[in-house]
Amino acid sequence: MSCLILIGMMGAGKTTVGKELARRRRMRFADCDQAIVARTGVSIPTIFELEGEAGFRRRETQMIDELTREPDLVLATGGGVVVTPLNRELMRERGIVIYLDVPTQVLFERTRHDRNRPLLQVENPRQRIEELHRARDPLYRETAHIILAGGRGNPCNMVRQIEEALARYKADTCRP
Ligand SMILES: Nc1ncnc2c1ncn2[C@@H]1O[C@H](COP(=O)(O)OP(=O)(O)OP(=O)(O)O)[C@@H](O)[C@H]1O
Ligand SMILES: O=C(O)C1=C[C@@H](O)[C@@H](O)[C@H](O)C1
Ligand SMILES: [Mg+2]
Repeated sequence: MSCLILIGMMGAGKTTVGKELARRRRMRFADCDQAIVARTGVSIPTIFELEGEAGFRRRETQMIDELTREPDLVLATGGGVVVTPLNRELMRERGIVIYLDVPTQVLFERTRHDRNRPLLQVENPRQRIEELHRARDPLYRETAHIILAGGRGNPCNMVRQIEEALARYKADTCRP
């Protein structure tokens, strides 16, 4: 089957839920952020320091392109994947794109103690999350085939909701 691609803000649960989804469906799993770290041998904050956000975005596009060439993959993307138009096009072409739409307050609670997200290392991370969420939400929506309210329920619960949504999506798209 084609790739299942999870998109959404930092802290939406793409990595956590994606791993469990892949395990349940016996598919391969990849995380774009982790693949970039593995390839470069340095952390994401270091890539931002050395190459700026633009450098990171170029690596992200290259990695999305490579990873989605093979089917049977659950792909957890980075939170900013949709800001690059080519990524949006590639993802829609090569997989079923699922947007985990999580309220800002929940995103803030989940990310507040994690230093690994350079865009949130600012004086007011809550406000930054709100700004990014507002700017990106329309892009997540235009890219996604499936949109799920992902704020409630533990990761296993989210996986169940994704599986139900996939079944509905497939039934709808197969109808003559
Ligand atoms: N459904 C959930 N319920 C409760 N906690 C969750 C849920 N999903 C994720 N978390 C927790 O929230 C934090 C962030 O999750 P995760 O790293 O999976 O987000 P992400 O969408 O991959 O973020 P990023 O875009 O920065 O990679 C983790 O500590 C994870 O354990
Ligand atoms: O929201 C973003 O722009 C980012 C999210 C993370 O997953 C990483 O891809 C990186 O920190 C940038
Ligand atoms: Mg992640």
